[in-house]
Amino acid sequence: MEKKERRNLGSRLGLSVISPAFSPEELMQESSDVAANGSPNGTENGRLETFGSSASTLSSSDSMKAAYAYLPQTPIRSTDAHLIEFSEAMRTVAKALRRVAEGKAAAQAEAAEWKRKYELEKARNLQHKNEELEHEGCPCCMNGMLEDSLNKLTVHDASSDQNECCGNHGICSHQVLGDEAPAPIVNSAYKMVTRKASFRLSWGCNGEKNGQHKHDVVSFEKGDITTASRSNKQILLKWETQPQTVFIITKPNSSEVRAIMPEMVRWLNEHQKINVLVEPRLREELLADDSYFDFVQTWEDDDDKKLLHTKVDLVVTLGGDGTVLWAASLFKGPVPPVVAFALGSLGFMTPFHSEQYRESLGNVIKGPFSITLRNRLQCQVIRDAAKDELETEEPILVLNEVTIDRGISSYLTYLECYCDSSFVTCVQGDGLIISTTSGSTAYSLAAGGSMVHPQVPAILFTPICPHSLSFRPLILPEYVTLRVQVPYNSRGQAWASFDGKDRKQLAPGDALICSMAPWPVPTACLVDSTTDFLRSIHEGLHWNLRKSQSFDGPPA
Ligand SMILES: NC(=O)c1ccc[n+]([C@@H]2O[C@H](COP(=O)([O-])OP(=O)(O)OC[C@H]3O[C@@H](n4cnc5c(N)ncnc54)[C@H](O)[C@@H]3O)[C@@H](O)[C@H]2O)c1
Ligand SMILES: Nc1ncnc2c1ncn2[C@@H]1O[C@H](COP(=O)(O)OP(=O)(O)OP(=O)(O)O)[C@@H](O)[C@H]1O
Repeated sequence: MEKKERRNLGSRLGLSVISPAFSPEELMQESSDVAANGSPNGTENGRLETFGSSASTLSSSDSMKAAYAYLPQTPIRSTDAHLIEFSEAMRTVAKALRRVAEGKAAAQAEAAEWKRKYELEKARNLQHKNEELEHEGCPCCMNGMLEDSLNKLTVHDASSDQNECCGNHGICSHQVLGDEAPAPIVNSAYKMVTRKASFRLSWGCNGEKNGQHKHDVVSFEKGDITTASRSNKQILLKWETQPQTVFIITKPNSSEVRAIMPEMVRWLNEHQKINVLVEPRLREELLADDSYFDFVQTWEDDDDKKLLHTKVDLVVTLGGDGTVLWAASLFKGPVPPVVAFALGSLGFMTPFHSEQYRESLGNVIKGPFSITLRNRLQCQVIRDAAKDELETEEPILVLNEVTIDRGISSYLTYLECYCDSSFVTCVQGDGLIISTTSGSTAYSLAAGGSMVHPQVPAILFTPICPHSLSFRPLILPEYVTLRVQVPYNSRGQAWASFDGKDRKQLAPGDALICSMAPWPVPTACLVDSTTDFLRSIHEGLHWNLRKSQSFDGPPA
C-alpha cells in the first residue's frame, strides 16, 4: 500500500497515522522531509503535522527512534483507546435503550390489539342485543319454522319484508349497524332531529341476491373439516327503515362538480324528501348562489363533526378517488355507506356515473344494493421521546395505505419491521408501503405490489425501491399487527404519510404500529364487488391490454 493511501486509511478509521501503518524507516524519511521543508511531505493530516512540528526539533535518527519508541504512550493513542471504550459503552447503552423501546412498542401493539378486540366484542354484543330485541317479534321464530324461513329469505324485494326471516339463527344476518338517537342539536345550521336509518347486511352466495345463505365458514361434521362457500359472497345492504339524511362531499374547485351539486341537492330534497348535509365550505358556496339552499345542514364544531356517523345514513361523493379518501377520513369510527360518483380521471373507487345520479341514488335509497366492505388500517405513531408519557398520539385511519419513506432525506431509509412478535425484515431503500387491499391499486401497485380484490382479508407489505435484489412484496393476513421502527442507528429520519396526506416525521427510536381497524368503509357497488373491481383495472389501468394475434394459423 502507498504511504499516502495508508495514511488516509488510518485517518478514515479514526486512528493516529503514526501507527503500525508506518515503519520506523518511513518515519525517519518523513522526519527528514519535515526537517528539509518545514512541514510533512504532501500530507493533509493534522496529527501528522503536529508530530512533524515536534519531530522537526530533533535532527538525528536517534531522536527519531526515541520518538518512535515514545509512540505507544502518546496522549493521542491513549485518547483513541478511551474513545473506543467510550463508543463501546455508548453502543451498549443504545442497545439497552432499543430493547426498552422495542418492549414498549410491543406492549403498545398488544394494547392496541386488545383495544381492537374489545371494540369488536362490544360491537358483537350490541349486535346480539339488537338481534334479541328483533327476535321477540319475529313470527317465523315463534313458529319454530327455521327451514321455512330460510327458504323465504330474500333480499331482492323490499316489499317482501313482512314474510322474511329475522335472520337471528346466524344464517344471514351479518350486522345491524347502530340505530342511535342523535343528541338534539338546536342551531340552525345543524338541526337534525331524525333517527338514523337502520339496515341489515347479508351475504348472498355466488353473487346471487336471493341465493341460499350460509353462516359457517368452517364446519366440523363427523370430525371432518370442510369449508363452506365463502369466497364468492357478495354483501348486500338492505334498509330496514327509510334513509333520511345524505351527506354530500365534493372535490373542491371543480366546475363540473359545481354544476351538478345544486341540482342533486334540489332533487334529493324535493323528490326524495331527504335531508342534505354538506361540509361548511360547501354550504357557504350553495348559499352564495341561492338562498333556496338554506335547508342544507352542516356542522358547527369538531364535537358535532365527531357525531356525523350517528346522523348520516348515506354519504355521496362527487370527485375522484381522493374525494373518497377524504370522505373516509372524516369518519374516525363507523362509516355510513358511500355512493361514489366519478368526477375525476381514474376513479377506482368511484363506480357511479354522475349523469345518471337520479337513477343510481334512487336505487340505493330504495335498496337493497351490493356493497364492498373496504377495510381500513389503524395507524399509531409511538414516539421514543414520549415513552414516559401515558398519552399517545391519536390513531389515524387509512383507506389506502400508510407510507414510511425517506422524505427529503437523501439517505436510504432504514426500517426494522415486525409482524406481531416476529421480526420480518429491515427495509433499506426509499421506504415501505403498508396497504389495504383497496390501496393495492394505488401507490403499492406503482411500487410493484400485487393488485388484490378489495374483499380479500389482507394487508400488503410493499417496499419502495429496496436496495436489494430479492425484496419481493408480501401479502399478510388481516389480523396481524405490524410495527415499523426507525432504529437508533438509522442515518436519517423517516416520514410517515397517511393516504398521501398528514406527513409525520419519525425520529430514530420512533415506531409506527398498524392493525386492521374495526370500521371499514362500505362503498356501494354499481354491479357487485368483483365486476366493479375488474372494470376498474380494465378501464382505469388498461390492465393486460395487448393487440390480439392475427388468425393466420401456425406455420405449416
Ligand atoms: N407513485 C404513485 O403511484 C403514488 C405516489 C403518491 C401517492 N399515490 C397515491 O395517491 C393516493 C392519494 O390520492 P389523492 O387522489 O388524494 O392524490 P392525487 O391527487 O395525487 O392522486 C393520486 C392518484 O392515485 C389514484 N388513486 C387513489 N386511490 C386509489 C386506489 N385505491 N386505487 C387506484 N388508484 C387510486 C387517484 O385516482 C389519482 O389518480 C395515496 O393514497 C397513494 O396511494 C400514488
Ligand atoms: N371535500 C374535500 N375537501 C378538501 N379536499 C378534498 C375534498 N375532496 C377531495 N379533496 C382533495 O382534492 C384532491 C383531488 O381530489 P380527487 O382525487 O377526488 O380529484 P381528481 O384528482 O380530479 O381525481 P383523480 O385523482 O381521479 O384524477 C385530493 O387531494 C383530495 O384529497
